[in-house]
Amino acid sequence: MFTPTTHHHPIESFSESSLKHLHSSESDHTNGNNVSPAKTCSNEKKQKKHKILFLDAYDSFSNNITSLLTTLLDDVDVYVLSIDSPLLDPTSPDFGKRFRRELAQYTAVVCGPGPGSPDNDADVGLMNYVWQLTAAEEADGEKGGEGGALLPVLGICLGFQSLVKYGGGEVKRLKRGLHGMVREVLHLPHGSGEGDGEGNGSSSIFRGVQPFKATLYHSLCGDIGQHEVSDADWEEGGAKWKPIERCPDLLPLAWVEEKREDGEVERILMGVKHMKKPFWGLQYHPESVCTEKEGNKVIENWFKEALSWNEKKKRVVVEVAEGERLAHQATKPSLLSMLQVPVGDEHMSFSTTSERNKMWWERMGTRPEHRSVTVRLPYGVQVSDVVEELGLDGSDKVVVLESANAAAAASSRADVRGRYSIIAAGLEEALRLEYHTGDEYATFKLQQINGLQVDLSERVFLGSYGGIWGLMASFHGTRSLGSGVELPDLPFLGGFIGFITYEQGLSDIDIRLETRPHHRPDVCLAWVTKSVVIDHSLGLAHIQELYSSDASLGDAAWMRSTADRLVSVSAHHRHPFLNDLPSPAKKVKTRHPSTSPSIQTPLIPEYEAKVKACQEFIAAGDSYELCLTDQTKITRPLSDMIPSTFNRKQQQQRRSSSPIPSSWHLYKTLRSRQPAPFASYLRLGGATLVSASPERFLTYNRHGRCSMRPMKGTVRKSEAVSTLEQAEKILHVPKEEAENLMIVDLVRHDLHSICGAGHVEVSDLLKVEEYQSVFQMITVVEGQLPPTSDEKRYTGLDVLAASLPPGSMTGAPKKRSCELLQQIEQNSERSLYSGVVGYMCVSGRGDWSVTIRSLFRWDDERVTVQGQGADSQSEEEHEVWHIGAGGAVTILSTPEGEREEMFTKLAGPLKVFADLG
Ligand SMILES: C=C(O[C@@H]1C=C(C(=O)O)C=C[C@H]1O)C(=O)O
Ligand SMILES: NC(=O)CC[C@H](N)C(=O)O
Repeated sequence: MFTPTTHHHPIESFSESSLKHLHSSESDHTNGNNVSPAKTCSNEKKQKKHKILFLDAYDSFSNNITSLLTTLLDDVDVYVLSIDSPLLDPTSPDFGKRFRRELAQYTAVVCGPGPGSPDNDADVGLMNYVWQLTAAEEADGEKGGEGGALLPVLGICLGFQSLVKYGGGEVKRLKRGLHGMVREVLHLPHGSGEGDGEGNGSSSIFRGVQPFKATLYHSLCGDIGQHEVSDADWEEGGAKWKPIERCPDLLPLAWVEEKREDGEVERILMGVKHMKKPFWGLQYHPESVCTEKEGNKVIENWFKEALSWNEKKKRVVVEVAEGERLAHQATKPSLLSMLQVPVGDEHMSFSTTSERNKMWWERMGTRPEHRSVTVRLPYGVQVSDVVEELGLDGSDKVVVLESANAAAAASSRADVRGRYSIIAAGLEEALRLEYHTGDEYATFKLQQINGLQVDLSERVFLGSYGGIWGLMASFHGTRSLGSGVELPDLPFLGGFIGFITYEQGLSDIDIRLETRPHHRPDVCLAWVTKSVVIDHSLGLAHIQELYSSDASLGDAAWMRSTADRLVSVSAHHRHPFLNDLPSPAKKVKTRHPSTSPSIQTPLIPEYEAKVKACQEFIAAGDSYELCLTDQTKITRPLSDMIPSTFNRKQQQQRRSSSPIPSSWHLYKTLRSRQPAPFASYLRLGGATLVSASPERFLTYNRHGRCSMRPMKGTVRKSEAVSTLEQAEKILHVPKEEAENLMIVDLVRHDLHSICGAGHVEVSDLLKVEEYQSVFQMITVVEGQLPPTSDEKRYTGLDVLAASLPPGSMTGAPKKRSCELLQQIEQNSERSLYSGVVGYMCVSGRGDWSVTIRSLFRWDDERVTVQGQGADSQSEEEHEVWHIGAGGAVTILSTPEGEREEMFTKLAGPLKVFADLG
């Protein structure tokens, strides 16, 4: 039936050789983006730049500060050293000397924000040694000038509190934390009375600055006796300030007046200056997206003060070769630049390289070519119809990434209204990359070749790749379609599709995992060479294939036969909204009680106690926001276990005779109940995922433009809240906006770590969107990958590797929050939930969603259930489904509110079992 020349046949196009090499890659690095180009600097110029050392206390906003310093100040490079850098061990005998030698290389130091308290030495690490520097010590040789080892320092938030403590002040808890709150910072514009420690009055770093609004992220605050001053004296600020005995050297510069519920005003210190040393501190976050630009003047003034202090003290900053510096650049090197093997030589690292394995390796074709057939789908045909027509609904290897809200666009005001859906086909013959977090090797697997069962598997040791991400980058690198190639404008042409678990994300941020009782993959990606991309707006299906021209692989027979099937596929359900509701036949089937699912939801008192535990950590300064989650377990008789050797007819018979709805049925029900832009159905690597995710994690295009879309702030639809306007009223309140803002600043930090200073911007802040059962607040953060040489280039994988686990599922600061959540959630694995699902196309594009509003199970997780009644002697194996749900806990949360939010999110996926029995 495949006759491209007949006019009646609805084939739109057939393209086999549309990939022209353009011999120009220049245009690829710019995409009309309006971010400033990377600062380029020759080595010679680099020598002359000022260098600032940033001491990183594991905050999730650090890179935003380094970006601000780099872009705001003239000719500045920022280097980063963590507060507990193993390169500078305070217990080693030559620590003091080594530390001073390192510091001598910088114009100034910034001590950053972070979790914890200055009362805990481990939380501030090296900061303590910075404050203790003296003019009596030598810096490095004689270079320190009159200032000895001293150098200008700015403390921010935790760094500020650490300075207050050093100066004799106390660090206390605020009446209530102010995370993500935006407040007006008050100060004396002319800053009289501020000295440089030797009576030479220098002007305040707040000089010439109008009062401005700034974001706060703290639970703790500095007390230098400011509450002991009368209001009248305080209003006159520094002029009337008389230091209290225990902190004689600290001068207040700025403050926030916080009116509390008890009517009292808390005078919260926002800026201090040390009178004897060139040290300043700011409690607010100058780098937050919501801190007003006026606040930048404070940073500029600080740097001017720093330079003039150095000049006055004749301090000479020591120049060293790059390799001698202990601190590193703020931007991470690209995954490809870290490889110790040539890109694409993975088979060299196979644990056993037999000729046979070499052959299948080569068969996986580097330098693929792309061809496609486009057909018009008959009216009303849905993604599910296509999946079923292709017989994928019963397969144990299938991936469907569906824009399930495309059809429901009319009823939804969600702005991500997916246009495309992607169906991966032929996964039995696709190479699969699997990695269990913590292993030293990854495994490539191949089940079939030309329909023959081969079950090949080959381990690749990761040492020379710098880890799993390096291997992925290398593999992808040789299989990508070069940047100078003209490609069809589709989201996916072929490439990696799969999932990454939350636990892999934890290990990416150096969190150790408890020993786990299984060996399931945490990274599971299929190399998809056959796929169908459905364009919902045009009603087209693009049937496409990646092939190796040199491997003489087939003759496009699969594309042709698939095209034939799709042009005649019939829609099972004409009306998009009624589509895929469970068929009545399924519903009326009577079932033995033991076949009903058994459901175990989180216990209310326990969940509420966990919310309180989160809030206690937040009040102590250990976290600003914690995304608490819990899991519901559903056990039911085995559903999907249909032998893959069955033909399509046998499979269908088996399925229709089984009283247990298959996972595909669960998916169809969920996607019709909750049409979501990032719905997905996956069976891969022993996992089955049924997802109705509304949240995009990360997408990137061929030109390195990246976009993340954190979602925070949820309100359930009800009679009282049914319109967008009503939802906006509820969500545009400080609590919800703060929740979102914290994750926005965190996501900016993650993006900055790859895109670099000045290449990240927020394009849509705090926007409310409508979904089927909830309203959600989202923000769009965008970044541009740096241009580099081809073999060291950055790709979307760099951003993905640097940003997991998704910040919206962790809270901030990410690392400490995840550690606390491990404790609070009692080390229970989140697994697929809180991870990501998506693809990395050979074109360089990618799109990943956060795995939420979903259910998943593992093939190897079974429980034995005792039969009931007459069957009580019998034992039956049941499968176990998991549904994760939760929400962000802040200091303003209530245990009841959080519990309700968790149950609201759980309700949709859970009701699928109730609907289907
Ligand atoms: C934790 C979940 O959702 C996350 C938490 C949200 C919130 O706190 O408002 C919103 C979207 C997700 O990032 C979940 O769906 O289980
Ligand atoms: N952002 C920060 O540095 C916070 C500092 C400290 N952990 C607090 O909560 O007060």
